[in-house]
Amino acid sequence: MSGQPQPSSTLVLASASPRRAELLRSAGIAFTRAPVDCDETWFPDEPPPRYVERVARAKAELAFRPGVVVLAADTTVWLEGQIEPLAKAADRAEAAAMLTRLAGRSHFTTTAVAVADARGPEVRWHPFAVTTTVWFRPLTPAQIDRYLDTEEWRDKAGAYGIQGAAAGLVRRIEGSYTNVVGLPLAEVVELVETLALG
Ligand SMILES: Cc1cn([C@H]2C[C@H](O)[C@@H](COP(=O)(O)OP(=O)(O)OP(=O)(O)O)O2)c(=O)[nH]c1=O
Repeated sequence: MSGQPQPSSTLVLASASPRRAELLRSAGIAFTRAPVDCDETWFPDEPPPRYVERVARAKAELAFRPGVVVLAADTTVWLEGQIEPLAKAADRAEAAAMLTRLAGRSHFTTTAVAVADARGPEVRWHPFAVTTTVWFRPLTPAQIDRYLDTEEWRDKAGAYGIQGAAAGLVRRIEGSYTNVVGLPLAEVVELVETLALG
């Protein structure tokens, strides 16, 4: 790896998330990975869509270097009329509280994507965000406890992973499924095609 220049068309995924890498791979897109450690602190009064857009851009900036196209994303879960997003739960009690709030109603899952094209003399930014509406079925404390036992709530926005056991908690969704998992694939592939990347 070291000493070998990357081809100018290389897409760099600025993410440690195995889900995002898996989604990109499944679409047949060639990329290298540059995990970034980004401060994801939410600013009070910051609307969730603006919050994820800011964090996605900050992640892209951390992996940024001339000659490549960097892609970063940030996902959050939020409830209509409540400004504070449901980020990753710090512990099981917090995860239980989040799932209690999500049970029996709809919420939004927004992923912001920031793409920085640094192949030319000027950096071109291509930011966008996609929101999916997700409906959870009503859940008793015992059902929430059973889900928490799977440990799949860890490291995921809203304390659930729709791609795993939480599929059984979701009554329906409106919008992109891959967006909930962490990357709105159709929109990303579209942009990658526009930028003439692999
Ligand atoms: C709602 C939901 C979130 N998630 C995941 C997607 C994201 O990886 C994570 C939200 O945290 P993010 O901060 O968006 O991403 P990350 O920390 O996992 O990875 P990185 O910053 O390195 O790119 O939650 C699921 O996997 N399934 C779901 O159903």
